[in-house]
Amino acid sequence: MTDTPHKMSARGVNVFYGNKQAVKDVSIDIDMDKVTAFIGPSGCGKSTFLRTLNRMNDTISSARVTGDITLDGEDIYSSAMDVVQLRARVGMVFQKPNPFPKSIYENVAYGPRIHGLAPSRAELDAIVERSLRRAGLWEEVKDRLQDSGTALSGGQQQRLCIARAIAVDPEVILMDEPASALDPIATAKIEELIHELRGRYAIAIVTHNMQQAARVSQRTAFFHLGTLVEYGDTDQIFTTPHEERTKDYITGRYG
Ligand SMILES: Nc1ncnc2c1ncn2[C@@H]1O[C@H](COP(=O)(O)OP(=O)(O)OP(=O)(O)O)[C@@H](O)[C@H]1O
Repeated sequence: MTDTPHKMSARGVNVFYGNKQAVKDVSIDIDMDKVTAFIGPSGCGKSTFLRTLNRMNDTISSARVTGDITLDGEDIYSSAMDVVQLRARVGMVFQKPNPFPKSIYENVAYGPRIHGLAPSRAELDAIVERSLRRAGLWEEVKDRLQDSGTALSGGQQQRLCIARAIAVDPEVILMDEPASALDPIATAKIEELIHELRGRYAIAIVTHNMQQAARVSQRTAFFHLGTLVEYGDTDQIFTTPHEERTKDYITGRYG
């Protein structure tokens, strides 16, 4: 491990839905310039844990989070934390592409406008173009920015959602199975994009697909029954896992 401070750190995090505990005592660090993959069988708490990192669980009334999570050393659950700002700094892309029913341009421009990032129309145009370029979508949409975002293909919609997250200048991007609703070609594009985005952001991705975790991530966290069983360099997790349960999962013994 290096001395570089972690972008995000979770310590002893528990999540409950009512009386049921979905995440148990999870501690993990999320670093810049790295993709961290969360893998594990269905229902093991990957998505629930991912959502603690930008307080998305606040929107679920039965959900309760305990433990500590910091962003640049700052407690994200403190009452002083502005949740709207937090979700701009820690953006999120969901399994099902969910563009607003507005134009392609507006999908990307909305966030920078409400966060006051673009004082002039020219600056807003520049943010929209830059975000769409970074999301690998500009060439496909530059002549139809006023078309509806929902008229794009599924893969294009997902890249539009990534452009929307990028537009507000996040530091961390959370992705919850971002390619699982897409065909193999659209999936390959998203994986390439994750690879390109890695240099600018800390990225955490939930995936069901172990080959995808191996392809896109540098760190892998294996969850089972709400606990973090093992966390380490992706190569190590996939070649020489320390824990029997990790080995059983990656060799397909259960899942
Ligand atoms: N909104 C909710 N209310 C109540 N229980 C929930 C809610 N969301 C998830 N759970 C429960 O919490 C546990 C963990 O679910 P979670 O979706 O985090 O797992 P996961 O590993 O992401 O699963 P999958 O890979 O199937 O998406 C499961 O038992 C699930 O039923």
